[in-house]
Amino acid sequence: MKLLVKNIKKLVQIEDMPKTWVAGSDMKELPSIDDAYLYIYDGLFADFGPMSSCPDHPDAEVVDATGCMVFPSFCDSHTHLVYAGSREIEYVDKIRGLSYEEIAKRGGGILNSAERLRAASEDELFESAMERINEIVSLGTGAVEVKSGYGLSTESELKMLRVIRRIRSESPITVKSTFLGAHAVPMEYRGRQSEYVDLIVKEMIPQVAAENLADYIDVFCDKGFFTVEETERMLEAAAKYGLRPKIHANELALSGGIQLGVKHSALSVDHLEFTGEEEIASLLDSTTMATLLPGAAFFLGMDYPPARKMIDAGLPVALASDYNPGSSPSGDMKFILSLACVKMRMVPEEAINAATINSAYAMGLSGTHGSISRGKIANFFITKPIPSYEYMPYAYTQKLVDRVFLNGKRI
Ligand SMILES: N=CN[C@@H](CCC(=O)O)C(=O)O
Ligand SMILES: [Zn+2]
Repeated sequence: MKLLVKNIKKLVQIEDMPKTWVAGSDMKELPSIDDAYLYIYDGLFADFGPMSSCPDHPDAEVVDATGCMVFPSFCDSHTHLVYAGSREIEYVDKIRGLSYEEIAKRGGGILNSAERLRAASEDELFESAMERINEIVSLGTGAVEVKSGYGLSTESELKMLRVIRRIRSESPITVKSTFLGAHAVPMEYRGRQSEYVDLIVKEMIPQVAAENLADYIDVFCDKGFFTVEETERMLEAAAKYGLRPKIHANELALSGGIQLGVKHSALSVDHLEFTGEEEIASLLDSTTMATLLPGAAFFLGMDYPPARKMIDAGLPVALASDYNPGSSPSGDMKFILSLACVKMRMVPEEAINAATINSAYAMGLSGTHGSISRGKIANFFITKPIPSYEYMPYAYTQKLVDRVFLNGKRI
């Protein structure tokens, strides 16, 4: 299959030399070509350059992109998009003044979703998750990480992970799977948290690994959820099966989760609303990506992570949607760009780098996704006619992602 996209107003986020990520002041650079072509062969980016040197490809299907820009697909490295039901009543409780932790304490929050998920069949979960997958694909996402974490029993966690595996095999989007049995302590283990950690260590992790159901392990390491010591136990158990951590850290407090993630070479630490100098220092010189989820801070009405401080200190940061029913019921990465710019004072180039190349790293895909680079998977989108790439975060409710391609094929 050969495809030639011609007359591209701007080809955004090109990469000639492979990069692992973009950090610090380099995040302000967004390599692009004006008036460009892009050639795709066999589902991969094969070539690109200015229209003035566009080669003849007589047997290729030609797509005209006059007035439009081409972006690599967004990489959404943190979602919980397999779930049953919705939680709009808690949303109203929050508006009335209850905090996320108060709602969790009285059995709402994650436990509310766990109750509904346990009652849903694998097929029902698959159908509703596929609707969300199709929605995010239409919004420009070409790779997504999906977590378990609403099962909270061996049976239901495995059920979620099998749904994720089915999404991976039936959808053209690239999918990474993360085991998050330690998302909350289920009702039946209330007051017996260490026994629940035992269950994860002795039963869940070995079974997840035996069925090869996850790429990564996650733990909600934060005040009111799992302690640093408990998290460490689970990460050590998972390491024996080759499961690298990607953990929820420092959303609710300076919990020590960031330092623990770095200590265990986590691929990413995510949320980071509570990040101070010590946390930033521990991330510098690490291989752990700081992943920010401004959709959650927006929806919960909480403080945003200090993105400016992190980037100015020289860190790379990634952005993800955190798509879930409780703290971020949206997988719209373009809106995440807008939140990053308006609420965290990231400039558009930084936000686009964070949602493409850096988020590809945060899900172990920097060799294949996150930029327009020869040999990478041809996941990209063509925008509607727009004046500049800055217009993407600026026009924050306009649907600007127009034509979507995954593996070089129009969706
Ligand atoms: N903070 C922990 N987990 C999710 C929220 C899950 C939920 O509320 O259902 C998050 O990343 O925001
Ligand atoms: Zn999350």
